[in-house]
Amino acid sequence: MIVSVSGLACIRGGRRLYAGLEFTLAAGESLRLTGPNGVGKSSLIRQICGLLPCTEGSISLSASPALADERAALDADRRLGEALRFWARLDSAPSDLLDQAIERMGLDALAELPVRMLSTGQRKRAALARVLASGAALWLLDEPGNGLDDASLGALGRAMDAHVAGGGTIIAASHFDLPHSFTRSIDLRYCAP
Ligand SMILES: Nc1ncnc2c1ncn2[C@@H]1O[C@H](COP(=O)(O)OP(=O)(O)OP(=O)(O)O)[C@@H](O)[C@H]1O
Repeated sequence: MIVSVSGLACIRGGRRLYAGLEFTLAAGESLRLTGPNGVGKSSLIRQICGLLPCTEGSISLSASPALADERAALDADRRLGEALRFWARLDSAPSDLLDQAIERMGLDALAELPVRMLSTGQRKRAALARVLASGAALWLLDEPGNGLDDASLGALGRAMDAHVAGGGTIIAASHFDLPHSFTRSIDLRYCAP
């Protein structure tokens, strides 16, 4: 099992968002999180990667996660290629993975541009390339399609398909359909306490 969530609750700002959440994900599975604004999709993703505490219930991971959320998490002053290489080195990922990620996300022509000059969609593609290049088995994607044009959405879908086909695992929160056939789906509306 790559992810195992048991009896999980989340309290934010004194409000209980969800409780008694239970699911497991194996290698090669992908889970879509849905539900209205504020239901707790981002909070759950942040709990899974350890950025928010679990005060009730438990999460156990048997693979390292890589996160792409609304922050690019790339040094704004570095050129894009360098900023991505910085993370790939930290992740000890093979360099061909980074080249492949840059190509997959259509970023070759932007590699020399400082990160601060990227457009919204380009920044999102860069954050996704960081995850693709990490070599992490578990991808945590918070609204990965936001800001992407049709071609980039297609590229994202193909990258997700390939990750799952290769035994990777994905948890993605998305308000709209992504071009990937998720194996599982949870609507957090129905997990409210
Ligand atoms: N730092 C915080 N302190 C207190 N409450 C917070 C904090 N961050 C988020 N919240 C609240 O937690 C709730 C869940 O937020 P979260 O971002 O997880 O929802 P979401 O389902 O991802 O929403 P969206 O669809 O808008 O992205 C919201 O009501 C939000 O106001």
